[in-house]
Amino acid sequence: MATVTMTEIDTSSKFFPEPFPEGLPVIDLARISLAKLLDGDDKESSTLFEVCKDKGFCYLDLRTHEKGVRLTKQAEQMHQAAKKFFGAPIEEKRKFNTRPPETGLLDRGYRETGCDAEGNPNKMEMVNIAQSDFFSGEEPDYQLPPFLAPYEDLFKSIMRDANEIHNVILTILEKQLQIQPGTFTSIHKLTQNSGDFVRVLNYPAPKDGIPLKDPPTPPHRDAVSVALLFTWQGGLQITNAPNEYKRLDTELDPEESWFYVPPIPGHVIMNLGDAMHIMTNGLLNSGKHRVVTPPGPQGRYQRLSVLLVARPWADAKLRTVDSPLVRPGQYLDQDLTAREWGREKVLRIIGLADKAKSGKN
Ligand SMILES: O=C(O)CCC(=O)C(=O)O
Ligand SMILES: [Fe+2]
Repeated sequence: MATVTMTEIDTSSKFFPEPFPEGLPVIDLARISLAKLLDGDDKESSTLFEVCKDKGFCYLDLRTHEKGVRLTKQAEQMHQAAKKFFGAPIEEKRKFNTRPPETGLLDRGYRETGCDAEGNPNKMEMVNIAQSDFFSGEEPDYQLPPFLAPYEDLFKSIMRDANEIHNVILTILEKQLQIQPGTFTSIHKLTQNSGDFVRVLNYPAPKDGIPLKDPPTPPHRDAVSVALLFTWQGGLQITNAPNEYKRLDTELDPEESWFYVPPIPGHVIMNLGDAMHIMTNGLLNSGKHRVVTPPGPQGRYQRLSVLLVARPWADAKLRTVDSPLVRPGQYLDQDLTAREWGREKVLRIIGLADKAKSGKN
């Protein structure tokens, strides 16, 4: 295995404009080595399992394996690309439509969550590139809109490489849970229609320099199996408030229960999502998180992040796995496929559920 040095990871101000300020509440998350996981290191694998049962969040150290460094370099390229493509005129960005939640689960299209008086996004905007547009064979003629088309090869290669790492994690979770090999990996293939995506998020720096009162990404849990998050600015927070999944995601946790997860160069932030929580009947944790304006001087700069997620194949039933460590019983009241469950969750998140019920959708 080639030894990789830190010099290959760009720690310059191009990516990290200001250091993370001292003295803020920071969570001490485990740092797990991708190289060791790929080497089959038992201790590292069981630490990963512990983390997944506890906070559902950790750092994955990508520096010492070529697959990790390659993913980091691609994330850096995405960051640079994002600086350009978010600069496209708002009308052009808005033409990149999201899919109806029945099919898309926020895996494709542009969304913004707030604009200033001139109509420019001032809270958060995101671009979602759907994996199924390129790998599932379902939409062979699909074309990205002009402001994104130049980056198609990058989108495809980062999704391909991320899927490999998602499956490294899923394979370890299968072993740790003592379940049939393939239980998870057979429903997380690159070529399956699953709603996987790469999401690029842009949080413009507040013009008046004052941090936003409401978190630009409100508290939520991800409707995914595994998420990998690259970010170069602080702002992501997780809560240590009781993390009982069946409470509404949006239920308010006290301010003092939120802790920053600062970016660490050469590391990606890994978290599990709801699908893993459901399939293990609550054993694995889907960590609740939110994003606030980057703290201190970091808040003067636009914050970008690159999120790479794996979701179960849309037709897979979200049933409890047959593990000696998992209590029997079904988590969901109904026997839902990943598509049906995801649709319900997305409708709830974007607040359309009531409108849909009254026929106004
Ligand atoms: O922007 C970030 O750092 C996190 C975004 C996030 O949590 C999400 O899109 O689910
Ligand atoms: Fe999230």
